[in-house]
Amino acid sequence: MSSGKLIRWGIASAGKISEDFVIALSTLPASDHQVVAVAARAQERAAEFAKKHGIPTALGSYEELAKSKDVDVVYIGVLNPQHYEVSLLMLNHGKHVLCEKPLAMNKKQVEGILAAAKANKRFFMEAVWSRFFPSYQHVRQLIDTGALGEIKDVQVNFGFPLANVDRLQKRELGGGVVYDLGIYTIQVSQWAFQEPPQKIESTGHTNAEGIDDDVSTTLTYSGGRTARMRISSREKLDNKAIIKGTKGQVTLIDFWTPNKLIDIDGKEKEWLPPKGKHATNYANSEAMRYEAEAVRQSILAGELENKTVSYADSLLFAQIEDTIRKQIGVLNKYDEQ
Ligand SMILES: NC(=O)C1=CN([C@@H]2O[C@H](COP(=O)(O)OP(=O)(O)OC[C@H]3O[C@@H](n4cnc5c(N)ncnc54)[C@H](OP(=O)(O)O)[C@@H]3O)[C@@H](O)[C@H]2O)C=CC1
Ligand SMILES: O=C1OC[C@@H](O)[C@@H](O)[C@@H]1O
Repeated sequence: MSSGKLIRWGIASAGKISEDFVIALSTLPASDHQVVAVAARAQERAAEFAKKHGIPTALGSYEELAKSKDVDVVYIGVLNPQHYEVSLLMLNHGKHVLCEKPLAMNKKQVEGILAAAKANKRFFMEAVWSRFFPSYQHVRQLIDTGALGEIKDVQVNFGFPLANVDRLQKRELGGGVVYDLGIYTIQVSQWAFQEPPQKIESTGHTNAEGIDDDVSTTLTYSGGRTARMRISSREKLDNKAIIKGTKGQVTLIDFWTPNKLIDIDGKEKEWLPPKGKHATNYANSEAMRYEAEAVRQSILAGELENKTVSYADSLLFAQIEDTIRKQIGVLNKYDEQ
């Protein structure tokens, strides 16, 4: 660590979400967060990215980033099938890690990553950024104080027309709507119920390559309480999460990136993150600043995990994803290893 409160980020991959994460960091105090290096599979791509964002070091491999003495924590924005190996690479070189969702291709890989984090005594978190929004913290409070009563039902839909996005549609790129969007609907249900589901029932459709592109799932919790979710890369859905309790309900608008909610009193409540210097590739990515700051706080406190997205959370997300994929018949080579 270079100073009392500064954390120095390294960025693994020069892709879209990596760029958005750097833009989000630029909205935080430079005395707290600095991006010191970016690495890509090709040096030129890293150099171009570094030039645009004023990053001092551009590296032509993730290995060089892992070995860098200047980096405290690595943000991993590679494609899904590479999350496992790049996480291990960084942890085994003593780096703290924030890795994009979905954490890995199955629960077994998640277990391997978390074992490496523990063995190396390094902070590790799956980048489930939604949970760090002020709106999610507000919902947490409504649930924990009993203001919503007993949570009975979650209804959540998440869909966009993403048929042309290769990383969602192609098996070798880790495609599948369960991996890409399902993680969000699962995590919001778990945010509400705070216990593992007792039953999981899914039906789904696949693309021509046999990759899931439209899936409906019901998670049943104790006492017959349910979360009903639909995810789709075929069409736009309402993208809301409605959490209903015995005393009231709350609706997260654009629930994966919710600046806004409809509160228990029926009124809208809004929190807006500041804009960065550049436009982002994905909607509202500046709000990744909330998770970035949470990572800093955890690292400064010497924590290996953050309670908002804990190791146990990531294991359960992966287990639910695995079950849904199995139920709709979308398994892959990682499931056989
Ligand atoms: N939190 C959020 O809101 C979002 C999260 N994501 C997650 O981020 C990750 C990356 O998504 P996104 O940035 O959109 O992806 P990109 O298509 O921008 O690719 C990201 C990086 O992956 C590497 N890559 C690209 N193609 C290949 C390939 N064929 N084989 C191996 N590596 C390849 C490249 O790394 P290099 O630069 O080193 O060449 C590329 O820059 C995914 O896991 C996704 O789930 C994505 C969007 C939003
Ligand atoms: O995490 C994500 O957020 C919303 C969608 O754009 C999706 O494809 C992406 O991976």
